[in-house]
Amino acid sequence: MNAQIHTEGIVIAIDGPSGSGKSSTSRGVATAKALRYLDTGAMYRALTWWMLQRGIDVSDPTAVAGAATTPTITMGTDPAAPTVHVDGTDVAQAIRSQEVTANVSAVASVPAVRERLVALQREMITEAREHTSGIVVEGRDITTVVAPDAQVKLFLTASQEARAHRRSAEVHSEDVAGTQEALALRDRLDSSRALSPLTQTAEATELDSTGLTLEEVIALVAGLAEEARAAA
Ligand SMILES: Nc1ncnc2c1ncn2[C@@H]1O[C@H](COP(=O)(O)OP(=O)(O)O)[C@@H](O)[C@H]1O
Ligand SMILES: Nc1ccn([C@H]2C[C@H](O)[C@@H](COP(=O)(O)OP(=O)(O)O)O2)c(=O)n1
Repeated sequence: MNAQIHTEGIVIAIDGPSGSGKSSTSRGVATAKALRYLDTGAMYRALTWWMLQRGIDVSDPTAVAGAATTPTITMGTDPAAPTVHVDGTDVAQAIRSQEVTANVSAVASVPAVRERLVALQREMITEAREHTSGIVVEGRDITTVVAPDAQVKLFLTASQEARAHRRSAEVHSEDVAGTQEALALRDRLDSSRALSPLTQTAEATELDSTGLTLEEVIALVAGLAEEARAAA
């Protein structure tokens, strides 16, 4: 009888501020290395979208906590076509609205929300570890809280100017200064909340993408993934 050889999938954790390139880098690496892809920010956005739809006052932590576990959130982890559904509704477009973007940090600061979504994220990571070649997970607390045992841990950065230019180009806005201000505000909120704030630690490798193309960043991270796989 042949003994079954089981290789555990690798986990690549990427944190960083808004517009640093987490989503595009993660998708690119996952595609290049045949890994799954999880955008945890999309999960916080999905819950925020649902609360806004329901008329829940998202500035009231008690109201947010009371509704945190109600809707079903389902994430598709194919990097070629990631999906996000709330109670069966495809919200991929809706969660990118300005209204959701402006309110997501408040929702993400509520402990009951984080407790629920972190548990869901860990379940998905375990599933990918056990049944696939691995997963790239990106967000704000992945290297520190969600998957501190990941084989590759990165803190992706870029200058405020570069991030504002990238985001403005993405949404076809000419108001780069306004975009930069909005990014800075969200970064401040995400970095100063009490629970699991965006934090750069010594355990995560810093990768400054300011002067690099997306392709260069993807190649660097794919190289780290290759090394981690070889060492596994
Ligand atoms: N190294 C890079 N150079 C230039 N543009 C980039 C780079 N990385 C990402 N981008 C672009 O910047 C925008 C924001 O990137 P995104 O991956 O959404 O960042 P984040 O997930 O960190 O908010 C996207 O339009 C993306 O294509
Ligand atoms: N792991 C995570 C991921 C996102 N969040 C919160 C904080 C972020 O401002 C929002 C939205 O995240 P998202 O990654 O979509 O943000 P950007 O792509 O940078 O605009 O969610 C979080 O608190 N923890």
